[in-house]
Amino acid sequence: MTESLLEIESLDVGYGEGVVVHDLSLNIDVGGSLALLGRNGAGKSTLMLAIAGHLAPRKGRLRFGGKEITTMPPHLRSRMGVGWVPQGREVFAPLTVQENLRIAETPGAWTIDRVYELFPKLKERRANFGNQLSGGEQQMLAIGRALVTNPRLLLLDEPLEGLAPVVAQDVARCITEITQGENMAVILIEQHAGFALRLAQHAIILERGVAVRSGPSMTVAQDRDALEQFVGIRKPVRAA
Ligand SMILES: Nc1ncnc2c1ncn2[C@@H]1O[C@H](COP(=O)(O)OP(=O)(O)OP(=O)(O)O)[C@@H](O)[C@H]1O
Repeated sequence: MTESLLEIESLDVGYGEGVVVHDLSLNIDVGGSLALLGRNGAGKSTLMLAIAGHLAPRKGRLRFGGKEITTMPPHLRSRMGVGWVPQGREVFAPLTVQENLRIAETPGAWTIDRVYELFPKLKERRANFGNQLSGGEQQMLAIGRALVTNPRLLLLDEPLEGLAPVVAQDVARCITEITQGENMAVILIEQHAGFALRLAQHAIILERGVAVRSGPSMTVAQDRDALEQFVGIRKPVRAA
């Protein structure tokens, strides 16, 4: 039997007086996965910020692990198991790789050593400071830092953005590895829609903050009209 992990009900969220995401509802099961697709400015990061607790909803409710978290601050959500890898990575520049990981570490299956096994480059760079890393290494560190909190839900905001193709492939392979066989749910925002749809079981397409399509990734991947109209993809997309 599946068990709900995150339930979002009729969420409105935005900045100041402006509402960006409108009346959005979604459900993710324990260990489930969801791709958030849509053009630039569609509201994907805004939705993720609301899930992580950095934006307060104007309307609607969020529940996590059966508990109401609608007004819960980010650090408490993190403690409950919401791990967030923000767009732009935000690694701590004055700290070394090892220190970045150590301050986030909480007991669980994901340890610093396990992160080093996943990303051997990070082990090589463990004494380097955050600002002495390449874009790919920063992304690995941002993912590793979220993993060592042992989240029940991992939020990934455009993890492949700005990476050279060969590095992006490497990070994509690691993300796939992380999500397989773990009891960790994932929400992925990604411009590489093919990768997102192959990785996630379900997908939502946002257009101006409204969910215009949602369903199993296979179904969304076959909806070529919607992908062209709302995501800007003309080529066929292969899912699963
Ligand atoms: N801090 C902010 N203050 C005011 N408006 C914002 C802020 N951040 C984003 N917005 C606006 O909210 C809308 C949605 O932005 P959001 O970043 O959620 O889109 P997105 O789908 O994640 O796109 P992208 O791929 O470009 O990040 C945009 O119109 C954007 O200009």
